[in-house]
Amino acid sequence: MNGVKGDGGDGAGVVGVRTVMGARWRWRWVPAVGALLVVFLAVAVASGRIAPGMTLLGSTISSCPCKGSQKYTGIVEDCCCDYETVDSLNKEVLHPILQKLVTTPFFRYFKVKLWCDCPFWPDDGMCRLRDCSVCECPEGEFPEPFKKPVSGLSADDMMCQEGKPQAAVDRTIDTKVFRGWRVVDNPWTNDDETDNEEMTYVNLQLNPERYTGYSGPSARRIWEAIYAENCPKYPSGETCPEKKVLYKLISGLHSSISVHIASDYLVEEASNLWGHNLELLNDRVLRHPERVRNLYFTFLFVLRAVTKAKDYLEQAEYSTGSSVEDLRAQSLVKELLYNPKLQAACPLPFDEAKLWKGQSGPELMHQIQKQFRNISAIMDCVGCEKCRLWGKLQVLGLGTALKILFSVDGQTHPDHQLQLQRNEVIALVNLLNRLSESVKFVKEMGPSVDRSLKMKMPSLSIAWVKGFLRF
Ligand SMILES: Cc1cc2nc3c(=O)[nH]c(=O)nc-3n(C[C@H](O)[C@H](O)[C@H](O)COP(=O)(O)OP(=O)(O)OC[C@H]3O[C@@H](n4cnc5c(N)ncnc54)[C@H](O)[C@@H]3O)c2cc1C
Repeated sequence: MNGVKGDGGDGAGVVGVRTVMGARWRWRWVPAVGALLVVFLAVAVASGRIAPGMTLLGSTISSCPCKGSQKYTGIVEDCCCDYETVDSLNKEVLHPILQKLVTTPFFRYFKVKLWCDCPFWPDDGMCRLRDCSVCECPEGEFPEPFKKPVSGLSADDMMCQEGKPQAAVDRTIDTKVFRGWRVVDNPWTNDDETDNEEMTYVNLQLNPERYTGYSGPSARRIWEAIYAENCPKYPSGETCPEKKVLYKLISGLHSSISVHIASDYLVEEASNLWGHNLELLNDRVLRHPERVRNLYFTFLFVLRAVTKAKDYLEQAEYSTGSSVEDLRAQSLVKELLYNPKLQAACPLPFDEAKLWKGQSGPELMHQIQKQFRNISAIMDCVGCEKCRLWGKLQVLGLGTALKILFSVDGQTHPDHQLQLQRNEVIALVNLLNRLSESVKFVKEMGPSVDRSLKMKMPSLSIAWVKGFLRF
């Protein structure tokens, strides 16, 4: 996730600043560039272009690790591993494996109904995809890749996206053969996964979760509906862990979405320059320690679900018609599930056996299941196609984790065999990868944001860095 990106939306043209500056050019001009940078900084500070305390900072310039700035220590609340262990396991084991796993054909194609079928407020102006009535984007607003003909998609379909081009889903897909997995009901989610003509396969690698420009009343309404009606924040002092779980999972997911917006942000629309927005990272996540804690909680919760479903995931068929790639997917899954470092350092990331013990357990489970199904249904109201794609995937991933941890229990229901759908497995692993990316980004960027705030030092925005490179 590091580096400044200047691509057209498909992630294929990632160009680091270092690549932009050719090696010979760089060495020959180093002294001159250094001197210019100093002058430029002085002028910019003096002219107020960089305000003291501004926290937006180019990642390529940022952060030496800052000793003593680790704010998060000790056991992650309600989990069984500490922050330091999570960070090091994530960096050394989980993140590298997951990054490879999600590029395999099995894990990169997600089946989804992208139509905006909002059951709650069908009058929402953002949500009129089905009849393609919102086709008002001016021609010039679309980047080149969206204008290219894409097989199986009419020009009308391509133009029929709400709002900004970066919010549109690229539907390009190679022809792949999928072996049918079972369609089984998930009591935690609302989606009907049965194949029909409304279902599309989306290549997730072509549609990274990133800034889309989706905001304002529509986005606010979704988050409000989720929090206010379906998982109200528990009062402080709440001791019932079950009541906390749902709120913390949603809040952790919300943090992760915000982290991805901040890490892959459209810094300059005119030139399609993408980079980090650390000011946004700080405002939405870092300066709310509870949101960071909830991110770690959600990560460990989902990790526990993946490791609990170990037998199932090991035996599953990762079949897409490409035997080499399918074997690679299977071996990466095993690498993840049986990693000795993970097993030694964090054998039980979250202990689900402690929950639902009281008399009201079954009733509470029923109530929370209903709330989560509602959240799953609300995803159909998200008024930006790409946000809806990732919202649906990640809520399905959370629903799958809940199903693994709470709906099937080898001890209390020995005859309940775990059954997962292919799409659930894809969602679960991609969610874990998203959370792993967020934890890594927060860990890596936190110290430099902290330092910049503490020292009230002027810092550089990526847009500013680009301006300098052009200078
Ligand atoms: C399902 C979904 C997916 C989205 N995906 C994308 C995307 O891929 N790209 C994109 O650019 N935009 C996406 N958005 C929009 C994005 O999440 C924000 O809503 C938008 O950027 C506006 O942000 P905001 O500053 O108004 O705060 P929001 O993030 O909208 O937050 C609204 C309120 O929720 C509370 N809140 C915020 N974070 C947390 C947290 N972690 N825990 C608890 N409470 C919190 C705060 O009170 C805040 O004011 C998505 C929205 C939804 C609903």
